[in-house]
Amino acid sequence: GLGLSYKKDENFGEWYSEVVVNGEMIEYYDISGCYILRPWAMSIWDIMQTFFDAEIKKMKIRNCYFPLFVSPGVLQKEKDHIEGFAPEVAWVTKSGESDLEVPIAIRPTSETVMYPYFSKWIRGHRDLPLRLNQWCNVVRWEFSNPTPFIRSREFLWQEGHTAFATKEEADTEVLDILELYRHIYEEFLAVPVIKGKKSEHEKFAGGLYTTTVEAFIPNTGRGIQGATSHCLGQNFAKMFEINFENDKGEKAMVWQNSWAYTTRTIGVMIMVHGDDKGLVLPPKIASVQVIVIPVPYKDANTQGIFDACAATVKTLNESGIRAEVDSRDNYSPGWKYSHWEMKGVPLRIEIGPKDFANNQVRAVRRDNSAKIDIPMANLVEQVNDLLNNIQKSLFEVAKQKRDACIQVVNTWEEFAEALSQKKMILAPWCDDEEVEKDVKARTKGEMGAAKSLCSPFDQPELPEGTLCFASGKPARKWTYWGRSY
Ligand SMILES: O=C1CCCN[C@@H]1CCCn1cnc2ccccc2c1=O
Repeated sequence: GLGLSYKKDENFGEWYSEVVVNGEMIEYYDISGCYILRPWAMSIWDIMQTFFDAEIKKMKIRNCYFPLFVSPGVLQKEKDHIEGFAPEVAWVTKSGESDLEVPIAIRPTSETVMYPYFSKWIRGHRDLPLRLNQWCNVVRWEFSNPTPFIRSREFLWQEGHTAFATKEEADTEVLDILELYRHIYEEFLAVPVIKGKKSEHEKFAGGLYTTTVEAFIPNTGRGIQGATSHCLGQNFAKMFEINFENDKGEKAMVWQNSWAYTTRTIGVMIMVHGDDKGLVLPPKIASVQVIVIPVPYKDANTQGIFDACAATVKTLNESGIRAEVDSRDNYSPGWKYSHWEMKGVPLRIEIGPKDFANNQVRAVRRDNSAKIDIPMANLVEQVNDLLNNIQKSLFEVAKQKRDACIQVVNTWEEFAEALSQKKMILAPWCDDEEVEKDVKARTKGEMGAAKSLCSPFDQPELPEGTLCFASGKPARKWTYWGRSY
């Protein structure tokens, strides 16, 4: 029957697997680590894409599309960045019955696909900045536990790849894009994130520095990288000879960035807001924001009720609210309530004989089950207010829950205790890579080791003489630590 078999706070992993299926977002596929994205999930991706695509177009970033396939030569070109990733690269070795002369890689990311052509296209400073983006899929044949949206062998993303004449321009764009990622998480998905910089150990090895928006899943006590915006420096320019003649006539290498967010965003939203009745969708990303359900009673004015539902949907749609009516006569109102709660529709409107007689509707919020009677005359205004309130409330509740999981520590003992309590830990750190590796080694266990998540741009006061929680050396920066996905 309807309803979930697992509770979020008791069996989080099973709850999540069930809620993505019962909410009709995901269908499991017969190849491990691959999932079918059903329309209920794809519509969320579309809404985010519409926002992000419009924003990067304002920045004069152009969409393009490069091939899925990578020739082995260029992939090996960047040894130190590829070395750690090589096991994840999927290869085409045959066509039909015959073996390919040379195996061809499937893109796990597109630096090595794009940059030989960046080298060809960029000659003089007038060819800069070159700013391209592509919406595509990538394949990474991961072996750690696959999780719908969070970790899959194929996922959708956008990847931006830009080249500038100066480092200053690159540095500026890195943060402009990171702000768009914060906007996606906090304003659309109602998920609080922390903007910061990855450590030398955790950054993209092929780049100069990595900035990130870090989310946190209270139920598992794990941090999760929400999206990344890297400054690549001139590393790839050196490797792929992406030079230009600058305005002084000298030969110079370009400064590059690359940045991405992925369908992982949807999984984070589900994990943060979902409950034991199913998905809870923030209105901004809900393809159906209001579901209208007729509640006929015997033959008391059934046609009138159905007409009122149709009129309600029409009025809401005309005001830009995404509303639908569920008028199927083969399901009861009660069944429909559970069904649309499972799918996380933010607001339900019921119209029964009494509502109809009083020329009002009964609205029910998905996030807190509050019931509000709305006169038909105030419909649009009050529904808009409710949707805005639901959006804001989902963020506030999630932020309060996330903040309750943050623990500031100064000593190793406090760190270990907070880790055992599934906290996200803010600690003063000496910023020494060896110390970070040591923290990983000292926290190894079946729950996974702790790692640095980011050093927040918003640094708290670091009093003179503060010592590193792990090494006792002089602390250089406050850093978030925790177990992570
Ligand atoms: O994050 C981004 C943003 C978008 C463009 N790419 C960068 C860096 C990707 C890092 N990465 C991640 N997994 C990989 C897996 C196999 C081969 C190479 C890689 C690899 O380079």
